Amino acid sequence: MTGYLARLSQVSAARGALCVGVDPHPGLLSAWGLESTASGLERFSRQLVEALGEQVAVIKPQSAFFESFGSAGIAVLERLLADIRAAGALSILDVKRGDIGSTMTAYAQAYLADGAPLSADAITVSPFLGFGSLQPAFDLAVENGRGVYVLARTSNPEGGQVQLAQTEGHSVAQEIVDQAIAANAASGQPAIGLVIGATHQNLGCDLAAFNGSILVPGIGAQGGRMSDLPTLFGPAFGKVLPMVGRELLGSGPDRQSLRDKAVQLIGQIPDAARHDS
Ligand SMILES: O=C(O)c1cc(=O)[nH]c(=O)n1[C@@H]1O[C@H](COP(=O)(O)O)[C@@H](O)[C@H]1O
Repeated sequence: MTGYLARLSQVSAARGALCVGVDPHPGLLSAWGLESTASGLERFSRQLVEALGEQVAVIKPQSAFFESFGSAGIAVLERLLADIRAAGALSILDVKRGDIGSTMTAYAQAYLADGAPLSADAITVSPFLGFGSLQPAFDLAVENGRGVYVLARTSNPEGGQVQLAQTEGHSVAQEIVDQAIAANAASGQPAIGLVIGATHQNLGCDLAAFNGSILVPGIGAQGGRMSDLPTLFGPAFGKVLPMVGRELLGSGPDRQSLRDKAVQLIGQIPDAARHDS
């Protein structure tokens, strides 16, 4: 079984380490000339994969924008995840789940089990019910060669209220980083990644010893810049997977414009060819 980080490194080496964030809100659908309906969402998803599925390494659909259309929207999301896989890209399903016990196990089964309708290569999870409560997702991810990205230092300004709070002499964000390091060491497979925003002057946590993937939102529309990533992440820069949503999808729906923008963004990643594993 090839682990998530190895799969990510392989596709990133071939295509560039860029994750495309897919948040099809009504304004974006309208800008693409589509109705804010499940069939508009379906056409959007198809056009997106046709334009970028074989070009970029990772695509991250945000579940809420599909859930808003109920079962019809979930069906579109299922097809989108399958289409991303067929195009050779990896999917990160952005669900930011976090629960306890058998409920967390059920979430893990829903998104990380082989053959589940909504299974993705990786998901986002929230550790604020306690890092250990996420263990069922970590276990299933390791078992199935998938990944789990834990929110640690998010890009939004409100995040610091919790994530920079001090506990036993260090930040909550640092506590999450340290627990992720320990959990990856315990499983022997770096299936656990972290979400760390690019919008900060300094991160408030030390990532030097972290060996998983670091998903980095906040670039473009939220003010973060590709050129700042090496300084911001220091020795952990090689683990960074930059994520761009609005800044890229705003170039649609024209297929060539989307592809050109993706090439431009990949070119902006400092030393774009690299991606450690
Ligand atoms: O988990 C995420 O993807 C995420 C974490 C975070 O700290 N900040 C953040 O903006 N995101 C997501 O990134 C997407 C927005 O990306 P942009 O359109 O590039 O700003 C949304 O789906 C957010 O939920």
